[in-house]
Amino acid sequence: MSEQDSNWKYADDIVIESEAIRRARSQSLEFGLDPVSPALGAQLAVFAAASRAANIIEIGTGAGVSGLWLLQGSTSSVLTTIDHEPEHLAAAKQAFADAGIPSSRLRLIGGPALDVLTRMNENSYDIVLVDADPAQVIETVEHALRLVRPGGTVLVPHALWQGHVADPAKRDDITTAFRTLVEEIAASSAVVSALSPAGDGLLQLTIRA
Ligand SMILES: C[S@@+](CC[C@H](N)C(=O)[O-])C[C@H]1O[C@@H](n2cnc3c(N)ncnc32)[C@H](O)[C@@H]1O
Repeated sequence: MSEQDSNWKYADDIVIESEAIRRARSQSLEFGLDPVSPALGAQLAVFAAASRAANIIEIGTGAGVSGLWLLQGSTSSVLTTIDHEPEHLAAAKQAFADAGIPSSRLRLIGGPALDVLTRMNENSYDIVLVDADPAQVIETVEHALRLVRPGGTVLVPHALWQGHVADPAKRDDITTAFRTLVEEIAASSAVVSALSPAGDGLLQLTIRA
């Protein structure tokens, strides 16, 4: 194992996930989803805690792993979460109930992200997590930039897309979309941004207030 791989394994291994998150993670894997890694989940919780996030929107609920980490980070936050698969939303709903999250802290919305997002209020969210259809990542981040408040943060897991983004020989549509996004954000003066190699990559951008 390379030094980098052993660092990432260690960073994942030291995270202690709650029983509810562990159950949601195994349900995600049964669905064939790719939930945020433990280290990346812990990082989401830090973002939520550090910003004292009150309103969070998550695009791509899955079985609830990332949502649980965000809710754990900021215990006064309300999570709006969107997914087009009723089975995933039902599993996440169960995971939130298992974790004892009151329904007043949750808004679960079913439907295609790009349709649902057009109905959401702009400048309203402290954190927007983009983790739905990778083929639509650019359009989804455009919506996220509209929804997040000045000073708020947009987070994009899987931004290195299985290591393909860093490999110039990989030019498939999804890799190209992530690469374009990462490079445009790095060059933008409207945001403060960073690309962390945590998990499968976490693109972080805060809108200048
Ligand atoms: C990678 S999984 C999300 C994992 C989750 N964020 C976590 O870490 O636990 C992606 C999710 O996005 C949903 N999804 C994919 N395309 C979508 C779309 N166009 N609209 C809404 N949801 C979508 C899938 O059903 C799936 O549950």
